[in-house]
Amino acid sequence: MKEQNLKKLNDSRAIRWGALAIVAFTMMAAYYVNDVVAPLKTMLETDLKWDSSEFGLFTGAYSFLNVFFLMLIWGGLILDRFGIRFTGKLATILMVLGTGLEYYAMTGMADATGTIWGYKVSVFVASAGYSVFGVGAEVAGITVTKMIAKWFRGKEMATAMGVQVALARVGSQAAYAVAIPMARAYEITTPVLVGLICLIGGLIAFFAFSVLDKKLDRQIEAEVDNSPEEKFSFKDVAKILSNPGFWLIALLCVLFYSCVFPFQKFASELMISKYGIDESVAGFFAGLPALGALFLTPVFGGMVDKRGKAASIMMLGAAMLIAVHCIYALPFITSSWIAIVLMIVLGIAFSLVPSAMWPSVAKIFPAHQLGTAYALIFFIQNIGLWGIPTLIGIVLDKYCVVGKANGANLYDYTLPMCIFTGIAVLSLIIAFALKVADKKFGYKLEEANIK
Ligand SMILES: C[C@H](NC(=O)[C@@H](N)CCCCN)C(=O)O
Repeated sequence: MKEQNLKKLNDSRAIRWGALAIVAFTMMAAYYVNDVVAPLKTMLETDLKWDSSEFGLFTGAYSFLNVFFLMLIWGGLILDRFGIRFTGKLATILMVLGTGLEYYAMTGMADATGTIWGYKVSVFVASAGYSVFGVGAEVAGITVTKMIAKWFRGKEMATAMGVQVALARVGSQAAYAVAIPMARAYEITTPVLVGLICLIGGLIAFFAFSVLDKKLDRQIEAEVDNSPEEKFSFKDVAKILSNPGFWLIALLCVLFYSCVFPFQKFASELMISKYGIDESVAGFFAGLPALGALFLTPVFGGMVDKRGKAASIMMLGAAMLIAVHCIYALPFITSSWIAIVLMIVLGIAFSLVPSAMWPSVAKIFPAHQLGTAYALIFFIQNIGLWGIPTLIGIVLDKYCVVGKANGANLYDYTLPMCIFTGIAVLSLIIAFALKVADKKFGYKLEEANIK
């Protein structure tokens, strides 16, 4: 009784938002490292002799361990068993080690001649490092969601989640904007080294947050992580998997994000080769969706809160995605202005769908199944984040080489863009099915959150 009357750390607005700022910095560094190699695709081909299939292998490696070794599922279990502080530190250490290995492979092994399972040593080891980083980044993502639930419960929880994702997008946009100019000015691997330094800063930040979190735990005495509400349990897994809403959201998530994140990884090269955009700003334009999402996700989130229509908004976002990828696929449209406008439209779609999708998960599942549901959805999403870049890399090498310039292949992106268009069409069909299911099963996705 007396404990509940005491003011806790998270009762102070400044302290809880300060705690969020600390972990948001770690996630910003994670999103930077996640995206920073992508704009360097053409330079990797000329300087390190990585072909498109190897670039696809590296890009997909982010999700390899998460998908084939079920790392997100184990991460969810560790999070529930050992709590936010342990899991967050472990995840951040994995990110640092993985990025360190990636950096070492791209610098120290760049000239190695051998192969491992048919891949250049440098590609294989860099991919292994990126895969370890991917485990850390995804587990850190679910850990931070749980951190927000703990620190902001009964307070500005949805806003805090939106702000954290928005700040993470700053990391992505920075990566796309600085990678090529920095690599040109220094070394091709300098942008990765900067990411490694930021991640070490993120690790220190997470240790600092842990001090606050421990203090909060002492104040609330009962360890929040032990509350049944947030537990990852196999019984819940069965219940979640038997809910049609889960499959529709998970499918929409994997299809939609497969058309955005993997597309962005190849977008810098598309901007340069098809639309003649200058190399120094191509990355900036490829990162525009992240920049747009930074501002628009909280705006659309507010709209969904006040007016509802989440299922319709997801359909709209998927339809916009079809238009964008379809126009990118048209070989006769080569205007740089159209390419940039399409990136802006993609940014709007990239803000619409997540701001409607993630709160919808909270409507479909009761609070005690939410952590499990998010981990499972991230797991299924990672299948796309692994498979699509791998596929696009192989397709580029096999079917799309149209010439050579300055030691790098020139690619015709028509076929890859048709593949992205096809996936976007599937995402619209699933979004429509979700709207039908919403009516049938009464998920209330079209209703406002704030009445
Ligand atoms: C919140 C959501 N995060 C994810 O979907 C992560 N599983 C993957 C992040 C990959 C970042 N390039 C998001 O960022 O919208």
